[in-house]
Amino acid sequence: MLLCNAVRIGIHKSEILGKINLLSLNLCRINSSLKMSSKHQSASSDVDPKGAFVRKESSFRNEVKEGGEFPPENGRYHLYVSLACPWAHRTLIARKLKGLENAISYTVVDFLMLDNGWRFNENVEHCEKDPIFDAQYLREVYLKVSPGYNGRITVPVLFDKKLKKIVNNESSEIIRMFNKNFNKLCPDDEHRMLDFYPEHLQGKIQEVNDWIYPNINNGVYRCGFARSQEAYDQAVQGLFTHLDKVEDLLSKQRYLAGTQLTEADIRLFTTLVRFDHVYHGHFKCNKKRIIDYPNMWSYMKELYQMAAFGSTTDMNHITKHYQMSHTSINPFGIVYIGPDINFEEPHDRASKFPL
Ligand SMILES: N[C@@H](CCC(=O)N[C@@H](CS)C(=O)NCC(=O)O)C(=O)O
Repeated sequence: MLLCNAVRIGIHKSEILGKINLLSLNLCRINSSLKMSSKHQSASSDVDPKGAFVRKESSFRNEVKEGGEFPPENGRYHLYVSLACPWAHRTLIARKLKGLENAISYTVVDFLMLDNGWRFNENVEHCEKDPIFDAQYLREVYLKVSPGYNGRITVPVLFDKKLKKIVNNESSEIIRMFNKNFNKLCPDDEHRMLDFYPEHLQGKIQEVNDWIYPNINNGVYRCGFARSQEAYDQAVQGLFTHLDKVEDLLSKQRYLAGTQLTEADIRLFTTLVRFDHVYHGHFKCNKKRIIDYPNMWSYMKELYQMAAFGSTTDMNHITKHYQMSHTSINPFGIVYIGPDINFEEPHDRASKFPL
């Protein structure tokens, strides 16, 4: 009937059939991407009734400390990380800043994270087989040490090779442990003395962490994973209000807590360095880029140019992970070209705020 009418009004039959085919192909794609997205969403997060992304709490919260179940020992602990993940990135920065490269080993998982979660894949640059269980997926490591575990399978993981247990999978706690609890394993006094959570700045650090985490670190995810306009609007407004606040702070002082580099800077850096390449487009955080904020941009370059920050940043893993793994956001997995941004350009922080 439809075809007859179309022929009567002069549309060719093959043209109609072509359009029907295209329509059904697109319906298939939408359907499969919805299926994938619901799987992905259930693995990584929760969405509240208003469509807002809610990050679940990390499950393993033990501490490496003298006299405890997990005492600091050379070569005993291992990190499972993704170079793409901003939370895992924090731990690699802290490990390097404290000179713990020989004391704590690590394995990088594949940047591509699909239905079965993080995967070991020695064919991807910087990635290796799982050295402990020869597992195929990180999920197997979690289940080996905690049979029946049904929480999130996330990186970073701090693993005890001696007891074959997961010590901790919360980055904010792992970096605090690396800061102080491994001091006896630091290569020299210079590294031992470095303190990124010094007592006299703890109040200040906590104060900035308390608004940077929900609005910026997790804020970009709240924008990208929002399932309603209202949830997105709320997240994106909070994000840019607080980026403005960081810009203002950094126009008056060199680092977030004042004149000294602290864990607050490590925590913010891993979000900032991903922003213009990924969050700006992929997570719809596109009101401004970091390079549009003169102080934040210069601050980011200063940090990037420190070996612990720059050498642990892998833009290839970062861009490919987000754009190829989040099938709900980017169903065809096309990795976009990205901006031409040079983190190695000179910065003005030392001349503006001499120490
Ligand atoms: N609060 C945790 C968050 C860790 C986290 O969410 N990691 C992400 C990667 S960026 C992950 O592994 N997601 C996998 C999933 O949820 O399935 C931390 O700071 O360590």
